[in-house]
Amino acid sequence: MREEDMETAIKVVIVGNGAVGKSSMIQRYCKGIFTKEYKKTIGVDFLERQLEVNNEDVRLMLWDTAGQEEFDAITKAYYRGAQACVLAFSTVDRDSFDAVESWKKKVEDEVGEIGMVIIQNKIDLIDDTVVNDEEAEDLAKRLRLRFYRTSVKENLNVEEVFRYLSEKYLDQINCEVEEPETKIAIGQGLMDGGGITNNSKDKDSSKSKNKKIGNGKTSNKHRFKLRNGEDSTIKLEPSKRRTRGKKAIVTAKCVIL
Ligand SMILES: Nc1nc2c(ncn2[C@@H]2O[C@H](COP(=O)(O)OP(=O)(O)OP(=O)(O)O)[C@@H](O)[C@H]2O)c(=O)[nH]1
Repeated sequence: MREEDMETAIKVVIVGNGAVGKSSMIQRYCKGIFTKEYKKTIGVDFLERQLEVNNEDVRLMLWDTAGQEEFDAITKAYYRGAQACVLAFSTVDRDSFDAVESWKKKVEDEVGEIGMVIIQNKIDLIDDTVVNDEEAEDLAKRLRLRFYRTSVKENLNVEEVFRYLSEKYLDQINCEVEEPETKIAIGQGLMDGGGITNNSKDKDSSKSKNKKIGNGKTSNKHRFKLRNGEDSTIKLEPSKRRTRGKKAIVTAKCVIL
């Protein structure tokens, strides 16, 4: 396989209570749209988008899981194979904030430690907030996760969340390539919680394809290796990496333990 054909595929799951804006965030990021109506996610949905990070082509597969507890049994199966995760809560929903840690645990119970971020969505409704800045930042510090305030409605910080997760994942695998036998801790300890880091509007016109998933089957063709695992859930594997003719360069701050 030619090196320029290589590409990194990253499975990202978005979790959090119902109505915090998970589906909206994925729609915004992959299709550039926002809709006001609330349509509860039943089970799981997914969309994908390509982007370039540090000269590498990355394909993000964004899995939108239902926030309602009644779907827990279904959605948990789809966490498997995830390499990154967005933990979402809403500025105007206290329960969703209180549930962040339990969402983290649910994901980690299935996939172990992966790159994660906490997002406080609906920051456009800050005047009606039920979560004060300090407690949100404290949570992020305590969980040692980066924290973004987003507004899917206003298209604020959405791009940044997914770029960060992609960079973090690439750092991780590049470190692993360089030091296969060495235990490595990757920038997990970023405690830069809080603050709207910038308010750039998303403008990438990357390709996206809608994929509706139900009962463990995809309804659409796609280029990733999806195979039925022994436990009859879909397993998603990163397929290949594309580096635009460059060797993977280790730029990460790898800490050798
Ligand atoms: N004001 C405001 N409303 C938002 C924002 N993001 C999403 N919403 C609205 O919040 C509601 C719920 O959004 P969804 O994206 O469906 O929420 P969800 O987390 O996917 O919900 P489940 O599918 O039940 O898990 C919708 O009416 C959206 O239009 C935002 O940033 N600001």
